[in-house]
Amino acid sequence: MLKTTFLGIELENCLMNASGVHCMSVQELNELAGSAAGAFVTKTATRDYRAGNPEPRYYDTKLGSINSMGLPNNGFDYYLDYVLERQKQGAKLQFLSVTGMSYEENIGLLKKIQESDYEGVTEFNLSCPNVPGKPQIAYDFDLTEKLLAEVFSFFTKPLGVKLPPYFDIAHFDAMAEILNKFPLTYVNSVNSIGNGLCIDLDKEEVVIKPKGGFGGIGGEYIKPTALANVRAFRQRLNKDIKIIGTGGVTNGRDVFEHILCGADLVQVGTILHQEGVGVFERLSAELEEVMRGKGYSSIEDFKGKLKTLD
Ligand SMILES: O=C(O)c1[nH]c(=O)[nH]c(=O)c1I
Repeated sequence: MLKTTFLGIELENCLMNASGVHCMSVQELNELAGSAAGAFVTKTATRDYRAGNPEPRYYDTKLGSINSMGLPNNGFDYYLDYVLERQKQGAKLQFLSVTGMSYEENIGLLKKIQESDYEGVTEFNLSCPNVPGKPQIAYDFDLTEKLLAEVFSFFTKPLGVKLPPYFDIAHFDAMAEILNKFPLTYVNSVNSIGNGLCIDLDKEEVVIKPKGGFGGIGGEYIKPTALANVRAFRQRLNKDIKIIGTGGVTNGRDVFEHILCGADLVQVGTILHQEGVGVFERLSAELEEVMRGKGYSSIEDFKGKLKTLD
């Protein structure tokens, strides 16, 4: 009932982790690969190993989470080796997330992927909010267009972009106009809502150390924003650009809502961090229950069919 296809590859379901959650190490990645998740994506990799920001840098709250990890990762080669090894063992669909610490590093990383034997999907993260001094690429429209134009002058493998949330219709319009110029496989909306602030009232202090306590917000807080971004891009993007919906999912009904807005796949971050990989069984069962209650037998029956009050 939940079976779906992505790039012509059949998946058990449309669920997967959000990059950054439960995907830093080979062990975590193997746990994802062995879970009920339909697919998985690796932690965003930079060229070199990064320790990331000082701890505490992640904190769970009643309605979600705040993080300022600072792009900690084992370096690009660690993740490329992992997906190449699994590809040799027959893995059909894999997502490798990357971002560079500079324009040149971005180009260099994608050139390495293009020249490698990797046949899977690349998720180009344009929206990390937590590297001090590094503004999010996808909030700079000209830079985004320049970068994608150069990337697609040589990159011929499947590529998706991970976007930050936008909050203005004019920004949806401007970003969609840029994205529609390129042969993207998908757009993943949204990354955490950047630079929020959570407070421990008893101590009268912030809850994470980096950036004076400022960090990306995830969880229930961001579902309305995530749904709006999925819907806005689905309405604006060429139909051959798929949409991955990320943000605010805690149960099967939330997954249903993302699909109703047009998501082809749905990623979970905060709830996966809080519940572990068993969350994929729970979300699958809950999504099936919602679908059965509505008489749907496939996600294609309702994907993108959110009605307006006309
Ligand atoms: O701080 C991080 O590592 C991080 N944290 C996020 O919330 N989103 C991102 O894309 C990244 I690269």
